[in-house]
Amino acid sequence: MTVQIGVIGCGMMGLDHVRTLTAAVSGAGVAAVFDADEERAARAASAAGGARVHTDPVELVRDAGVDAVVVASPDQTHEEFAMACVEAGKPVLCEKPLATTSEACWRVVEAEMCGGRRLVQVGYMRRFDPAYLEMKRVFDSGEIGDALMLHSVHRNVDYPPSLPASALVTATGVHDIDIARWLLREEIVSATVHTPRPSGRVRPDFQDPQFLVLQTEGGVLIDVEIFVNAQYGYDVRGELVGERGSVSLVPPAAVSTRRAGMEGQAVAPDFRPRFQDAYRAELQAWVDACAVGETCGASAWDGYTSAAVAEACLRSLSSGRTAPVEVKPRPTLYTESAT
Ligand SMILES: NC(=O)C1=CN([C@@H]2O[C@H](COP(=O)(O)OP(=O)(O)OC[C@H]3O[C@@H](n4cnc5c(N)ncnc54)[C@H](O)[C@@H]3O)[C@@H](O)[C@H]2O)C=CC1
Ligand SMILES: O=C1[C@@H](O)[C@H](O)[C@@H](O)[C@H](O)[C@H]1O
Repeated sequence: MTVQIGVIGCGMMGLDHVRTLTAAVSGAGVAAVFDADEERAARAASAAGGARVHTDPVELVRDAGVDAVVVASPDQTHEEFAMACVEAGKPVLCEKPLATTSEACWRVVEAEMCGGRRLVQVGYMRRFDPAYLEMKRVFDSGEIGDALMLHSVHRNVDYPPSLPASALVTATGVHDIDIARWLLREEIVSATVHTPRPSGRVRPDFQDPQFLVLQTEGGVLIDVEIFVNAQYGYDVRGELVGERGSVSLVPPAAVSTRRAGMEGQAVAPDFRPRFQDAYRAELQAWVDACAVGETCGASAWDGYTSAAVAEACLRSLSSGRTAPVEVKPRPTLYTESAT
């Protein structure tokens, strides 16, 4: 069976997903696209080898020839499109974050509960990254003992000026929050945000870098450096420290070059090359799950919980104090979190 996919939002990520689905994912076809910008929609339709171009996103969701939907439009549109998919009973791979507030994420959770089945996967692709999967395998094997600390570094070259200051946490740090919950299988209960002197490149209301200190229910401490104007490259690092050892991500470059008295490895310019294997694996796993009526990856509950942790970070940033994470009890629909 070929899963026929509709893609809403055909900018950088949407087009990347269309290309990956078309060229590198088996059992999938991109049947329809929509973008608020007609030229982008047309470019994506052509990259898919001739997909239908819709002029209304809800029409795309209801298209009888669309089995499942990828949402890669701006963050503030995710709730509306994810809800439309749930209401239509169609699986949706919604780019992170699930919505811009935990309240909005909860509405998606409620809609799924109302329908009695999980249809939403959130695009937390690190869960499919070979390096993070290996880190999890080592930790789960017990080799390094119980977790004590998790160090995370998340640096971007620069940041779209259109994004609000809160996006450092809600759009960037959420990846580190999600991967910490997934690796440790523990919930985060409090957040404290520290801020060094801001980078000279940022506007006055924009605190960059930020340093998050998160504590889990079991007492593990997680530190996350978010620095989105690091200029030199896209750099994601991680080290999980256990009682008997530690496991770290290593730079993913295939080669090291020696030249002019120096030795070094290239640093990716952005997330697409760094996580290309993860995006492909995420899309393949989602298509395979759609084909058999299942879900995988980060659920709507995971989307809600990571948004709640991000909000605790924002409260700490404005109060200067530790903020508790406020979450509702986990509904039974989500007692078994997938992959
Ligand atoms: N998982 C990951 O690593 C990444 C995820 N993202 C997420 O993917 C989403 C898209 O980000 P980018 O591709 O970087 O942004 P982008 O700005 O390049 O693309 C967004 C596209 O959505 C279109 N659009 C705007 N309003 C729309 C609407 N109401 N309905 C349909 N289309 C609309 C725009 O015309 C544009 O083509 C965001 O939610 C972002 O947080 C982005 C980068 C990496
Ligand atoms: O999701 C992503 C972007 O939206 C975000 O802006 C980047 O900071 C992340 O590294 C990337 O994975």
